[in-house]
Amino acid sequence: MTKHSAFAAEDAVAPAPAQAGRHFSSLPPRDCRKAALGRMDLATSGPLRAGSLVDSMRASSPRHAKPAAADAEYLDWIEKHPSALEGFESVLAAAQGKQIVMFLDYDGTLSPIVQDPESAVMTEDMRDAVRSVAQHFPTAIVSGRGRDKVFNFVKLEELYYAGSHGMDIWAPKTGSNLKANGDGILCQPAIDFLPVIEEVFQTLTEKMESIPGAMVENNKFCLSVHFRCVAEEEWDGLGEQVRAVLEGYPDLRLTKGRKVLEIRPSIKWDKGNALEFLLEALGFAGRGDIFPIYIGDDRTDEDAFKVLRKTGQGIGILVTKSPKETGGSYSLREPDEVKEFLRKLVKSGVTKG
Ligand SMILES: O=P(O)(O)OC[C@H]1O[C@H](O[C@H]2O[C@H](CO)[C@@H](O)[C@H](O)[C@H]2O)[C@H](O)[C@@H](O)[C@@H]1O
Repeated sequence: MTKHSAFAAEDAVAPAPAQAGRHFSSLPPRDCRKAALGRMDLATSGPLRAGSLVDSMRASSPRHAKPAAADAEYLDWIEKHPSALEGFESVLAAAQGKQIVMFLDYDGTLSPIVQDPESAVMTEDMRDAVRSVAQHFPTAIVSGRGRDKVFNFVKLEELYYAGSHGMDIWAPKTGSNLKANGDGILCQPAIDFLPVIEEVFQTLTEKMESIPGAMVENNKFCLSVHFRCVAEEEWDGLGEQVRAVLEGYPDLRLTKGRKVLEIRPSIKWDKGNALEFLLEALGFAGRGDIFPIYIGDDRTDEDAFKVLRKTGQGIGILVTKSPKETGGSYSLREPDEVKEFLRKLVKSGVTKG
């Protein structure tokens, strides 16, 4: 087993160049809207409660490496969430004779975390690895980013894309026989929220101008308020401003990611629903010979891990350098390890027997 003498800072960033944009248009929503009206389950990416916002922002943003003494904690954790590379043979054994379906988060999974969200490009090597995986198994990108933006980073037409935390699902034009509309859209359960999201984007952008380093990202069906580049003494004020704006919008909820506050519609739809939706759309629902693999690094990916646990299908793999509470059953330390895992999977020749 690899020895990790100290936990690296989870939110250390790497520099990266910027990318240009590309756009898809949206059409009327489909059946997933009905499903999204169900009761919200707040266990994982649920809303932040009053008073807890700044604590929550700090907790999700550890800046310092833990001391070497924390190794015991790590060893205990890694025993429960083994490396998917070191435990590769067990993964293969579990997948044997089953149809693998691959789900990949983007930021922190396929690209390293960087200061500027616009610069979070993935390497050509990683693109090759994802391309190869998609030649063998149905593969979807599931991201908090707007779908057009994440597509523009990944640039692979043959994948399924679920942007806006799964609220915008798209099928490839070739290699898929799914019934999408003319633009490839399969599901947009939050389409009614578009005007309100746009309105809140404008308001928050204005408000955040007074906070150096703050940035609001429009992810179409949801928004991200980034505080990675904001001085910590300003976090309280930033959180309060965001909360004050949201008081006027009871149909929106606030969740958090890695140095980011996420604003999204209060509908029962998350990355877990997107995973279930795609499995069903692909005709895999209820089948015992399906092996979904979901790889992600963020709290929002826990919703997908939870679905896999609940259905007893496949595995969730958490990308992290430090122990975290997770529903994932395996772990990988960083995007480079994700790439290695994808390559190994392709090389292993595992296919449905
Ligand atoms: O679901 P994901 O694909 O993981 O997207 C989640 C959020 O990722 C991005 O923010 C994160 O990555 C940035 C670039 O490395 C980093 O600067 C930021 O601090 C992280 O939170 C993205 O910008 C957000 O819109 C996504 O919601």
